[in-house]
Amino acid sequence: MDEPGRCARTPATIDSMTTPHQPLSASDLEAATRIAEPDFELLDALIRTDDPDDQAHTLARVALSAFDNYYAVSRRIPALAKAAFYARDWPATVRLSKIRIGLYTACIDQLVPLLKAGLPELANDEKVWVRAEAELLAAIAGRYEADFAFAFWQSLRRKLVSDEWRPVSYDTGPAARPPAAIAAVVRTIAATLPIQPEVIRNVLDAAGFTGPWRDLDGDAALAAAAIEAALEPLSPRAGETAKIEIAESGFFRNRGACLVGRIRLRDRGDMPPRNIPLLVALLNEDDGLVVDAVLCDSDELQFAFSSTLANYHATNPRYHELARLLHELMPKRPLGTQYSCIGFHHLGKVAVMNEILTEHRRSKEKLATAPGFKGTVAIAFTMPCSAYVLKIIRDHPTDDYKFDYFDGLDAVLRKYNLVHEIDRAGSMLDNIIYSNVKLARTMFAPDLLDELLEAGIGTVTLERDALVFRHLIVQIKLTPLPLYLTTAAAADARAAVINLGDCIKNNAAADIFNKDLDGRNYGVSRIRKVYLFDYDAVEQLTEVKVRSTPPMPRAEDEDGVVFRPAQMLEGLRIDDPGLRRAFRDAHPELMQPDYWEGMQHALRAGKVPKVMNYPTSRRLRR
Ligand SMILES: Nc1ncnc2c1ncn2[C@@H]1O[C@H](COP(=O)(O)OP(=O)(O)OP(=O)(O)O)[C@@H](O)[C@H]1O
Repeated sequence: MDEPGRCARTPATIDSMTTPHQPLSASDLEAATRIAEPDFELLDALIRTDDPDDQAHTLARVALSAFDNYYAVSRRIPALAKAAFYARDWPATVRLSKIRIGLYTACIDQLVPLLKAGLPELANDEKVWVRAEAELLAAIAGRYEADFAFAFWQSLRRKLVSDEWRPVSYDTGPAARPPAAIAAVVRTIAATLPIQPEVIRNVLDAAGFTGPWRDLDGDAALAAAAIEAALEPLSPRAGETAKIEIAESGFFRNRGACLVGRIRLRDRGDMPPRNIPLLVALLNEDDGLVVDAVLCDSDELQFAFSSTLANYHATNPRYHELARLLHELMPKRPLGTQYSCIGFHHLGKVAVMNEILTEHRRSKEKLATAPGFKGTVAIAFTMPCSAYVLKIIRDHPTDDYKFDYFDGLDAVLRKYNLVHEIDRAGSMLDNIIYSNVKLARTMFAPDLLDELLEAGIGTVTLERDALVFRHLIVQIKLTPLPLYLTTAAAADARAAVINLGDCIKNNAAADIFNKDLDGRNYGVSRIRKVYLFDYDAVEQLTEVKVRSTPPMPRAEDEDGVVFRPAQMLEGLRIDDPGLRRAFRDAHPELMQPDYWEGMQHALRAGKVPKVMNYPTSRRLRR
């Protein structure tokens, strides 16, 4: 049996990376994350050969070599994020998140123009692609990241035919992997209840967090006490054995790092097996590492791991097992989005599409217009069982559109994309944007099918027995705020309205201002948090003209976006006077120009207000 507090597996740190404590210069960072150039010799050979077999073989090699270049850099980033955490190099951590998110597309964009220029006929040469795909599959067979390489291959092909109505599937196809076994990424540490500070020190040590610490003994004692309190509802008994399962991965983001796992208590005769999730949040302050918080509640973990924040960089490369573990710890959030929150956005995209197709196959439900107000710019649809909402942007808004001028479909898509690429400050839903997606016609309810085909939408066409969408946005499904307010208990409705103000403030901190103040652009999640989900009216806050009311000129006489904070409450269109009052009492500053101008000054000065990603009450020292 394992000795209490000792690792049950061969002791080893999370990864063997050394941790330089010096900040990286911007040029070193760029150099470390630069993708190698495509293999020009191979490209040349591909362009010159006339032999179909040779062409297929070389095409597969060209694509795989580009994927390898991408993958090498993407794997380097978590190690760099870890180094930046130790060096307290916060600009580098923010920069790394941005680099990571653009890397996949950048790598594909490097290759596509070269293929288009050198072999313009390639995109339409079905036979070569079929043969090359077989070559590629043979070359990647047995590799852990085979599904990722295959997804890259499909993205490359999708980009090559992007000017045509030619869908390329978003699935892992023949490179699909067997279900992930979580045990492969988990370290088990045996303990006896109550969990002692020594065990916490072993957990941190085994994870490779070796200090220097500000007060390791103090932190370990406080963390052990927090865990003891969290275990209380499970009726623990002194002397009872427990297992701490910790992912063998550091998770790094912005100024923080964390360890994630769970504590298991065995069947005790009078009690069934029990477990609680565990997240140990660390900061690196100027006087050393600190355990800042311990979270033991699934909803709180979900809040900390929100896909509305920049993603974590996980040092363990086994993304399937990590995503599965996170899903077990946070089951209210669908599996697909767990990939995105550890930086595997494209795989997340593939997983989400698979989930939607599976939901449909299992439930036999049809996609129908999403509950709530009908959009004037978007058409949103979902299945009752689905965790997701699908949206397309109309070519032209409906007659009810609120603004005088519509920037056009491309401008709206750019806004959805912008929100996908920024740190969404914990309060904006992420957007997964697909292109040229084909969905079986039978998936759609007749009314929706008619609307999609008859509303003069140029980006949807019927191709035999399927609809092809030029673009398709997928978001997590929320309860639209107006619906929530009509059905929620009074206390929940009040909490949602107060949370709406927090959401508006977080968005402002991310330089995002939704000029359509209407509360119907927001939704409430399963963990009762409010998020913005409609982005056609978002502007950069720093570009907005904040005015008091009066004086003149009138808003309509000024160019650009003019915002009068005094009109905020009216703009939200919350009917219930009690809820309006709750909003005003909780957030009086939102109705004041000073608040907005102050935020604009801070943003222009490059100061980014801190976003809290766990409740203050979970901090070990408040
Ligand atoms: N993520 C989501 N979760 C739940 N429902 C959603 C989601 N996104 C959209 N909806 C539903 O679809 C409707 C239309 O979506 P959306 O607000 O994006 O469209 P829009 O045309 O941009 O709206 P508007 O006319 O306010 O500009 C919403 O009112 C809401 O009822």
